[in-house]
Amino acid sequence: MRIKDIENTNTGLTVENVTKIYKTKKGDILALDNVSLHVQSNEFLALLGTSGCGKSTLLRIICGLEKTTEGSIINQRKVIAGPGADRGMVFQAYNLFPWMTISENIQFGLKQKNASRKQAREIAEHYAELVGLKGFENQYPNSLSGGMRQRVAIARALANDPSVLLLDEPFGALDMQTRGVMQELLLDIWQKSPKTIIMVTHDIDEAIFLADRVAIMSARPGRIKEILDIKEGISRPRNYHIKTSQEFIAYKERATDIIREESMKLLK
Ligand SMILES: Nc1ncnc2c1ncn2[C@@H]1O[C@H](COP(=O)(O)OP(=O)(O)OP(=O)(O)O)[C@@H](O)[C@H]1O
Repeated sequence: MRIKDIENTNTGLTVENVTKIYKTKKGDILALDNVSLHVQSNEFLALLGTSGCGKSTLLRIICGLEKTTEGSIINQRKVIAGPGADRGMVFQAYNLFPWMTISENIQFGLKQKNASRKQAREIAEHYAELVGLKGFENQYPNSLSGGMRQRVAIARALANDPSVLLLDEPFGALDMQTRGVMQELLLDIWQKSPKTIIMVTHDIDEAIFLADRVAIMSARPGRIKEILDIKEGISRPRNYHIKTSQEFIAYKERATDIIREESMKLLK
């Protein structure tokens, strides 16, 4: 499909023939090789792949933090040219401002959008409550646990009301139990406040548990190797019990096989 057709006919987000070459002193690195992908409005897509396959590069390109060498990103019928309020990103490192309170952190993007003080405070209160941090608004990040900090980062991204939420290993620094709780919280937030979500993770269980579809990338140079349609086999709402269901295990086997096959290529 041509970009013009996508702009005219599709909502959601389209990655159109994206290639990324990093120019380094040691030569060119082909990070992404002609990646195409369409994510529907309010769909939850997880990106899995071996280390270095280009997952973060793709996410950063979608966010507008990185330019494509070839190809385009189209969000809601507009070709993106750089970062924008239509896309919010959450990184593994919380990236909170330590000198600002939780409420001020959540309000950060809103002030840049010229929201009034009152509006910004009310929006921050709403999102603090949504992520379970009501009552913590006046505390500072260093008084919070890792899970709580990441909830602030999610609230800050959501407060701008982006159509697309980009999550780069958001729970990667958390312990297993906190991670499980955060996964359920994220599903709850997404159900209450639907958004297109694209989430990079190394965790196969996390990807299958959360996503409608899981896109698995090949070893570098990154291409889309296979897309697993999880919502076909696992209905919503989901709770952690599904992680031991036969359907879940079948998806996990398939994803593990593909990733193992790709990881073996790195050894050759
Ligand atoms: N700024 C950069 N300059 C040069 N090379 C880069 C740059 N960023 C990434 N790369 C290279 O591009 C390739 C893809 O990197 P990327 O971080 O996107 O992979 P990834 O799948 O997110 O990896 P991981 O799972 O380990 O985080 C890697 O070979 C990496 O070394």
